[in-house]
Amino acid sequence: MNALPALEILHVTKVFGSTRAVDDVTLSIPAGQVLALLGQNGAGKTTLIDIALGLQHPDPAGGDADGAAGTARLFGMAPREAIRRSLVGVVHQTGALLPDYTVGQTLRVFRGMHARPLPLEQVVAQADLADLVGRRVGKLSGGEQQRVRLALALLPDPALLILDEPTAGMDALARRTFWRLMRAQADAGRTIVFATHYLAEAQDFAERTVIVKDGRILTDAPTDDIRHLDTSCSLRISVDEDGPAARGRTDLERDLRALPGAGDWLIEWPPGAVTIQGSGLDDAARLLLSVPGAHDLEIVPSSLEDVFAELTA
Ligand SMILES: Nc1ncnc2c1ncn2[C@@H]1O[C@H](COP(=O)(O)OP(=O)(O)OP(=O)(O)O)[C@@H](O)[C@H]1O
Repeated sequence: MNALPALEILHVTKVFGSTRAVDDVTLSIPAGQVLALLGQNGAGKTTLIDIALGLQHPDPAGGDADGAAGTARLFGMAPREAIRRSLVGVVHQTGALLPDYTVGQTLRVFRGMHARPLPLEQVVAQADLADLVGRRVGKLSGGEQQRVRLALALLPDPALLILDEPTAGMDALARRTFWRLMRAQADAGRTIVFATHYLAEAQDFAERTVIVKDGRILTDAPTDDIRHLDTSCSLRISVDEDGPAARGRTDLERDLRALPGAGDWLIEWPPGAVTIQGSGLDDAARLLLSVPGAHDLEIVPSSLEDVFAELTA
């Protein structure tokens, strides 16, 4: 079974009125991978997840009723079949919990719906709910309720966990707790696919990040490659308009261009300054500071937010 992708989406499109929520997306996720679907609100993450789960159906190709619709497969099966076989656990952002039930009652009710559920104590431990078993679900914090949803998703002992913005609305501590629990699930070998609009969550947790915008995949790369972009900086140094740095601009630019890595830099000369964008700018900073008439050096690292904004601009 492991040779088959845990999740495979082929040429899936979903249009709502004039909105192309998902636009010809193809994505294959091998078993055991931890993947973040990263995108801003409305990017199409939930629609994509709903299609992967068989909760929505892809449109026929070209909007033509006879055109072949794209397909979604989980472990090579139709989504509903994979769910029926307890291969998939899902954590939605919000949704059906029974507020008057205690955590223990909730888990017992849902446990009864699965053919071969995990022991109750095991999911209680995996979702860190031991202190909350007797508490009414409606009285729990948002972060605690998400841990109940996680426990419910773990009950069938699924090979694949799909989470749609699982930490939305949680404070930093609750978020940290949640991802600590998820780390254990990843280490146990489960395939994990989660939607998020927090870059840090993708960065900290996912080995692969798929950035979605306007229903399309903008980037699909190992998270380390996306993180690598983060090492780029922007450097700005003021130069006196009539000073030697400005007058010797041609020589200075030639010297800058001769530095290692300069081939990838964007060097500009706005009035009264030199700016450089790129990575490995230490040598450039040293060179510029040695030029008479150049002063007030600023180096601003681009954050992942900047990288994301750049990629989705
Ligand atoms: N049932 C629907 N009817 C009409 N439009 C819809 C429907 N579902 C989604 N959309 C639209 O499709 C687009 C993608 O929505 P989707 O919920 O998939 O995005 P998302 O990335 O999950 O966003 P969020 O982070 O806000 O949950 C949005 O423009 C949304 O308004």
